[in-house]
Amino acid sequence: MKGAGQMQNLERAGAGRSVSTQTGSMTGQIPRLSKVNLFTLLSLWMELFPAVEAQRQKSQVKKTGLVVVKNMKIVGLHCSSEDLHAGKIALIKHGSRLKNCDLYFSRKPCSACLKMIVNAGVNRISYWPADPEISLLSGASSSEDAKLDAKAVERLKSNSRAHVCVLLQPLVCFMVQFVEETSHKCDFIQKISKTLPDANVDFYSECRQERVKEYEMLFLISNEELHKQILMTIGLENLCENPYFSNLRQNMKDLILLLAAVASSVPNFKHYGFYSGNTEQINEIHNQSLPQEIARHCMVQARLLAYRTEDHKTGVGAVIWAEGKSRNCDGTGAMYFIGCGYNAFPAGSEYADFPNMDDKQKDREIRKFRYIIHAEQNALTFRCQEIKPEEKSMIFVTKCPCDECVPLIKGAGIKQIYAGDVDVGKKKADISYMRFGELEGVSKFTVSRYTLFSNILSIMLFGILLHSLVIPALLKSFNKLLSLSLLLCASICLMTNVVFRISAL
Ligand SMILES: Nc1ccn([C@H]2C[C@H](O)[C@@H](COP(=O)(O)OP(=O)(O)OP(=O)(O)O)O2)c(=O)n1
Repeated sequence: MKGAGQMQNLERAGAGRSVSTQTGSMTGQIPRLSKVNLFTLLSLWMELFPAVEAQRQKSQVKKTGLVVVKNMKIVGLHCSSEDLHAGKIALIKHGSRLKNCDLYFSRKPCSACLKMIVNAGVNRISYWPADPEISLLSGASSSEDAKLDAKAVERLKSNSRAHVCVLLQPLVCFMVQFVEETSHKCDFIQKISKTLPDANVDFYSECRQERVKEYEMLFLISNEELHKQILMTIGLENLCENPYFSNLRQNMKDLILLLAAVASSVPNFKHYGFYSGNTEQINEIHNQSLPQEIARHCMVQARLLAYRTEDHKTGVGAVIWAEGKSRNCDGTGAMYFIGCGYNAFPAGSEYADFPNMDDKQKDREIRKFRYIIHAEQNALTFRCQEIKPEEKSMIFVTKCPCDECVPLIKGAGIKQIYAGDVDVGKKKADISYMRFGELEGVSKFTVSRYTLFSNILSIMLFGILLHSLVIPALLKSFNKLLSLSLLLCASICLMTNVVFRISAL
């Protein structure tokens, strides 16, 4: 996430309103995402966690994302499963540790979940003000139940200590433009654009447009009257009058635009994905690497976190997940959240405690590099779970891990790194990225093109060779039955390999 180009635009557009340009090398403050909006966006994004189980028939219960926050730090990222709502999962996973936590839901939770989380002593429950978990938009026969549930939720809300509310905040000036511009320029898009033969193809903008449509359908009720009716039913009549109603919809639309921009910066584009560059390891790692959709999902979480950076120029986000030995109750399957962070000055420091200058500043003493805690360092420091050596743990970082962080990641026992690699091998004045390339014992996955066709071609050539040379020879020397069974085995192996490689995409 680079701010320089964007800052020029901001200054042009906003006549330097929120921008201070103190020196030639410091481009000024970049717009920052509030914590509340970050948690809200992550809850929406968790609703979109790739399905790990077959979806049953269309249900009245909508999939819901949830972010659990303790002392303003994320301690859980969840989404509902086929059997359990998000609130119930929070209860199973956190139990009495939910006391004094803030919970951010992508839909207003149902009464069954609310009564339990209120009982656990949570501090605040924030939800996205659209269709609730028990959908009010589905068929007439079930809508009576949904309305009854909404009433029960209101009764629980008015009699509980926890504050059940909508915590959306308007984005700061130029935040959406900033996110769009920096997403367009981010490592992953740059990497793909460089390898495309047609430099004019703006696949990022096309992808963003599609995502905007998709997310508006999911998270916004297009018919304003219907939206008002739902707000009335879920106890938000205060938001139904203008200008509050139009402001609310504008805030919701802005957050959806932001989410679409960030999601498109880690695109599902043709044969590109997170692959290991080491060809010798491909087969071994292939079995262990995450499905592409899940890897992309976690990287988008890291990209969202990067917009909380305190670095005036470069935002970096990191998130650590692990894969348990067996599936758990979460909609995330065997995956569970360990920790997350972004680059910032030491916790508790005040504005202007530390320098913000980069390596273009001649005086080395007043540069930022000795003071900033890197995204990976914050994710490791404030993790809420231990990293178990027997489990597969993985870190997703929006930028290449620097030489300071590579040994930390390895030492912490993290098994896989998914990262941007635009800076690999670079040695800058105060920070260098030399060790990532040489790192051994940790699998590295960066965006590259999957060469499916050459792989299939080589398997086919092998198959043809087997059929034309080996099998006739065998036919001569052994009995026919044995040869035919060998032929069958070879064909099955060939087919399985092809199917496996296609499904890995
Ligand atoms: N894996 C990484 C890599 C970097 N950072 C942080 C530390 C610094 O806050 C910032 C440094 O980024 P750059 O190396 O891009 O340096 P500059 O910000 O000076 O940018 P430039 O590339 O123009 O030199 O990013 C991080 O948190 N995690």
